[in-house]
Amino acid sequence: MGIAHGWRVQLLQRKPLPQTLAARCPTSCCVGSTQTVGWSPMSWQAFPRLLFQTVPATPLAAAQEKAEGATSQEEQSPEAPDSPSPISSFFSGSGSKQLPQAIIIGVKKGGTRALLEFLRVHPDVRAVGAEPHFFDRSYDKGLAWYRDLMPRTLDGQITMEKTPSYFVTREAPARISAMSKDTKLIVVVRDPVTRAISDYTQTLSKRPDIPTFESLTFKNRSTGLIDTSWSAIQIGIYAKHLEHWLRHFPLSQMLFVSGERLISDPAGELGRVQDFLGLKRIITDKHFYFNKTKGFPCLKKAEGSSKPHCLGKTKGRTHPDIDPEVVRRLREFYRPFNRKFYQMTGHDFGWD
Ligand SMILES: Nc1ncnc2c1ncn2[C@@H]1O[C@H](COP(=O)(O)OS(=O)(=O)O)[C@@H](OP(=O)(O)O)[C@H]1O
Repeated sequence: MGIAHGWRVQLLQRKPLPQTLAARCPTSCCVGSTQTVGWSPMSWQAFPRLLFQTVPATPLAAAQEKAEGATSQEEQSPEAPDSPSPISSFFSGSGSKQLPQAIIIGVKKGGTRALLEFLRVHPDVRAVGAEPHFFDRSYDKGLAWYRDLMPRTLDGQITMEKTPSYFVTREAPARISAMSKDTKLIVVVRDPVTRAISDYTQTLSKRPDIPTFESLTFKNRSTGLIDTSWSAIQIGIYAKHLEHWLRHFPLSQMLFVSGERLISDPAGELGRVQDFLGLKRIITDKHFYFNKTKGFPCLKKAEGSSKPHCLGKTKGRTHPDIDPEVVRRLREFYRPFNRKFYQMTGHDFGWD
């Protein structure tokens, strides 16, 4: 821990002065500038126990939730440090703690850690490392508690956090809007089928004895009925979750980042994110290299360091092979929801 503290002190002292924030980006920098046009392809009642339940709906779902520790929580890893220590806060001296002006609200396993770690390279971004889970689990602790988790910022710096479970938390949109209706929201989305397998892979790594992905996917395998109460499946119904956010925020205040492009073209996606946040485009392709061993883009220099940095071993896991017929059935299941999501956001993510 002593080393970590020393590192952070050095980091804070080396932080350059903030850049002047560019003017707020125009709507066109966000994916999809068109508002939702009336959509009612099916009643959501058609999906019993589909969303936002807090009680596991099936023994299998319960098994997974139990394995995940009630609700999923990102494993702590070197790239997810805790909020600044009292020592670093003492040395950081200047600046003050602000409520976040921008939040990465989802989606779980979408690539949220990669996005936050890449953004932290920007001198005008300060972010809390660990997931605060304020708007889903700790709301009763109050905004003063939440603000105290944040790092200190100087004028012109943006405070950020990421908690991917907010995207599927029914109360989160109203709560974030009550904090500030100007909050900018970033959602990293990924092919829902791959996302579900990634989610399952994480649970499997903690509980190797859980049932197979194939058996968890179906309520009844012979009829092919998908178990939409399984969180790994329901999180991927992005259109449904987005509906709730659009009741509280205009689409222009949301940015949808492609989890796939964050891997294939991290600088391109970071360009869009910097525009959206009104930041000067400082993070460019010069900041990244492709690490063949990791199989992912990594930072040439992490924040406050001169060394190359890849995300930890819990990011970029090898997924188990899934029965292609089950994958096909899942693709079929998600297709209408994906199409609706493309329509709502004005962007085709190319998952179908
Ligand atoms: N650069 C880089 N390095 C490593 N991993 C990367 C990167 N960019 C995106 N990803 C993908 O991020 C996936 C994990 O997503 P999250 O960070 O959102 O997961 S979590 O919800 O916070 O647990 C993770 O999912 P898995 O591959 O299933 O492990 C990765 O595919």
